[in-house]
Amino acid sequence: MKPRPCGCKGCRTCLICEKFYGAESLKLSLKLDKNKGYVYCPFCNKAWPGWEIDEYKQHPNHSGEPINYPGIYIEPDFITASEEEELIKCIDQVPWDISQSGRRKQNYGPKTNFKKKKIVPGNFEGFPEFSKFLQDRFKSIDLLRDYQVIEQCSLEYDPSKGASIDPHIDDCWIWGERIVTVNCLSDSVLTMTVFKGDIKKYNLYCADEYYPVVQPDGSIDLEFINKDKTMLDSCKPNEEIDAIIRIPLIRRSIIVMYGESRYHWEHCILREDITSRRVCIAYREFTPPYLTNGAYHEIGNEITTRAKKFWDHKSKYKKDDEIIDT
Ligand SMILES: O=C(O)CCC(=O)C(=O)O
Ligand SMILES: [Fe+2]
Repeated sequence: MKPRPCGCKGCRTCLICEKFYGAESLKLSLKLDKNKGYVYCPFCNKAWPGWEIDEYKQHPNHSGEPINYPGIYIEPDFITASEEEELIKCIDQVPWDISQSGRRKQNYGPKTNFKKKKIVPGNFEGFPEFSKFLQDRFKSIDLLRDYQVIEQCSLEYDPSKGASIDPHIDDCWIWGERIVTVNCLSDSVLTMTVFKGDIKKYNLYCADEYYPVVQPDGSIDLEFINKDKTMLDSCKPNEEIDAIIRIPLIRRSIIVMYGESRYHWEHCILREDITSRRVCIAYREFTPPYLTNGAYHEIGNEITTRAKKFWDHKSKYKKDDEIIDT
């Protein structure tokens, strides 16, 4: 199916194109068995049987037999209500780009081609100043030691568009182990399903060519002293699991996905889990080959230098506003 004016391509759909183009039949309706559900509790870091996300609020009075689910870090009150309000005000002063599955986005980062594994700086000149406090605050989280943001992307999910994100793993050729997200405006759920597909998909095989950043004890090794097992191998699920893990994306919280959850599970956001407008800011770092001493450190360094810059969105988007206003 051709790209549609709503922004959807291929098998991706939103409420708009489903109504207008009758694309509903194309939608691989995500048939998930809710009986396989486990709700991740950010307070005890265990996943408890259930589907409804509010179940984590029962902590410490959970019921059933919990399972461990490695590779998730959640800090509930990462930003305050007033910081959130100011942040969203500024984000909405920047034009949104239409994206897929009913989402809109604002992307800051180098130009990447995951298929050809090509990266160029393009017009990337860093990030809006109003979002700098978030990156500065990463320094308060041990798991984010030496985290250099390379890509920052604001994503908007609007329930009236039936917004969602299909199951996927973030690219493993260019994006590093720690995927960071700051959640704003409403609570939602990240639904995790185990990935048993081809390692060519998502460039997962690349993660068999570098080493883990996050160590078993949670410490950070960016000198890659531990070459015991490759990234992909070091975090394989050890049992035959048949579970769907539901992770709370709490308003104003920060979540870090790494290790097993990052490399061996697909993540998605179901349409039914977007109940009011949600905006998140997603962050990505480079894979080891693009860091100091890596095989591609030259292009890596050039892009990293640009990623240390911040600019004023008001002067950058002034012209657009003036045109609209006159
Ligand atoms: O909205 C989210 O929290 C997830 C977004 C995501 O998975 C992505 O941008 O790759
Ligand atoms: Fe993702």
